Amino acid sequence: MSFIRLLHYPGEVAFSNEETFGASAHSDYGTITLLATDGVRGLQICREKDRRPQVWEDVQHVNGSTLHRVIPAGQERYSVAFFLDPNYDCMVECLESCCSEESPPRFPPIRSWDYLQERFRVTYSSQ
Ligand SMILES: O=C(O)CCC(=O)C(=O)O
Ligand SMILES: [Fe+2]
Repeated sequence: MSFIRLLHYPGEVAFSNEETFGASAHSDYGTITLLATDGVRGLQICREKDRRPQVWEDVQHVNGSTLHRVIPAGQERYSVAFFLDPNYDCMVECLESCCSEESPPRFPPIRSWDYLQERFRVTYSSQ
């Protein structure tokens, strides 16, 4: 399953508090993400997600699936994100050969679409 998200972040944002984001902190959910932007700043990454306080850096480009967010840049911003994910009805679960009684799976099996819906809810609900 793949999809493209066309994103537009308005330039004028009413800052009610520091928790105002274009997209709140998340790491992408699928296998590959390709992102094209218009060059306007806003995308930030956090290299050490468990560190407190979290340190956020503006980025040009980083490999891998990294915790990131989009902050209001004070100007309009557009981006296009391509996501490649497992098919919606695919059960995503730990391979038998990768777990045992001593080393059980870290996460229970989940249908790909259920996982995506939950991640969308968390990422886009706190704007
Ligand atoms: O707009 C961006 O630069 C990033 C968007 C993003 O992180 C996402 O859609 O998952
Ligand atoms: Fe993302």
